[in-house]
Amino acid sequence: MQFIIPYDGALWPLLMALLSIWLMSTVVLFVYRITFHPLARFPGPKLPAMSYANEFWFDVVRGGRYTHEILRMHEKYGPIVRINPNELHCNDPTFVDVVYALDHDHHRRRNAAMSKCFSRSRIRQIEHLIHVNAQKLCDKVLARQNSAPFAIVQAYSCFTADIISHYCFGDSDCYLDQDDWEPNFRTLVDNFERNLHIFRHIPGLATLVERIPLILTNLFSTEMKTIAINFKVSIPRRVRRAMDLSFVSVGEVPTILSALLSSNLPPSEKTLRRLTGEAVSLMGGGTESTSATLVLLTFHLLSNPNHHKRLYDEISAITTNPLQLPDWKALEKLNFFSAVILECLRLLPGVSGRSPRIATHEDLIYEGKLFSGADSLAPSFSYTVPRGFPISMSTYILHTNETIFPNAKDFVPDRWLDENGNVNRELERYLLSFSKGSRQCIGRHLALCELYVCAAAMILRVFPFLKLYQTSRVDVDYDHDELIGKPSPQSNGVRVQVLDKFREPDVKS
Ligand code: HEM
Repeated sequence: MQFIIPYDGALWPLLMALLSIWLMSTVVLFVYRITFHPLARFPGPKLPAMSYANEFWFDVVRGGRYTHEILRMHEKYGPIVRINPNELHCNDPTFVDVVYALDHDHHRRRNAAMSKCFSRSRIRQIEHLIHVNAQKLCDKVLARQNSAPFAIVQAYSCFTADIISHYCFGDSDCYLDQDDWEPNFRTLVDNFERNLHIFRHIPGLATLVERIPLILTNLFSTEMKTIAINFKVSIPRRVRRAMDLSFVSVGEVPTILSALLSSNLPPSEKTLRRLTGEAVSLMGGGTESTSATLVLLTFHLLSNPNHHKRLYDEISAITTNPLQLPDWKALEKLNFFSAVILECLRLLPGVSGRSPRIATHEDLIYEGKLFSGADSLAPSFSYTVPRGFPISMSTYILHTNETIFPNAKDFVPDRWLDENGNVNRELERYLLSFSKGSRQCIGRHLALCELYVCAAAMILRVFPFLKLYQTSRVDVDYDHDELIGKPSPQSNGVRVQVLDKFREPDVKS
């Protein structure tokens, strides 16, 4: 069959014609987006309203910096702005509950089987796993007395990876049992996070990396290759083993994969591919955010002897033997301890970028003041957010709102305590670390249990031997988004040195 193109054989005119058509349609699309598009009347600069180029520039080229740009848009245009052709962003804390009450039926159904594995009571049943690993972590850090300084994130991510791998597959990665901190799952997560914005802006890329034969991954960067090898070989191999075994448990509790395989999920949700996807997101979600929160806690306690002393005394008061800590339930009753954990969760935006939600069945009415804050005379206005369009809020922006959290960039655990010294639960409404609603973090209870138990063990057993090494605020302060909020790319992380002498935490004036 002959395919006939009506042109005289010269390639240039054809290319020019195609280019003109593409240019014209792009111009028409841009004009539509700022005139008749359902979001056209929302405030915001014209460039992001017309195309995704702005977001691409700040996130992909400048490395996860669109959140800063969104904050600038809010300062200029008010509490609700259009940040790309199809998405709105809100910077009004009073709207949190409305946005995150939006439900996602599909997500809820998919998560039902999984959320059983992460209920508070299930986590209490596997709590011994967390205690054992916390003590192992302390032993391993203490064994490095007078050795070279190291980045403490390595230690914490071995701890979190060992727990989630054990609970997921039934056999731990055993990173805490090896001589050094590397290799560990963090290297993979780090690679993935650094490339996250590219994956988000080029949606087919993730599928391509997943589908392409392993041999061809040599064409990609080493980072992409590591990701591909893990997603295509290592994790599927462990999932297949779990599928071959009939039942694996941690004590009395089934592992996550055993629980999913024996649940009433349809067979389409139990394929090797689906379960590998779940395992990847559990390993990723279960490793990085919790260890980063522990790093932040380590930095702030080692650089604030007053806080360290207060916490040391509070935990010691309910502990007879630091090698056998009180359980999570008892630890979370400690008010100052809880305040420190909440303050760390506030300052380290778990998923720092925006978490969009879509109202599928109803329009949302937003009523706000033109300028946020206490100015009751500021002009008020109302917007109808049309159904079907994402509206998002960003953890970092909300958590640094000066009206809710005065001196927001500072580490002030006492802000979480009321005048009686009890935790102010009302303020927790504005904590978006685990997100909210049907898409909130599934591992929330596991994360909290790990934070309390590991921090208690480190505070009593290890921090009195630890000293920060060439570390300052730059190494912890939020700079840009990867998946979690990250400090400046120039940072070497929070590094510590283990001394050979136990120093009782002391109050410095
Ligand atoms: C301090 C620790 C943690 C923080 C701050 C955190 C925060 C978050 C946030 C904000 C989300 C996104 C929700 C959204 O889509 O809007 C998320 C999702 C998720 N998290 Fe966590 N997380 C933490 C620890 C954990 C742990 C220990 C696990 C253990 C398995 C975990 C597993 C997951 C998974 C699987 C998802 C994806 C849920 C889904 O959309 O299917 N996270 N997390």
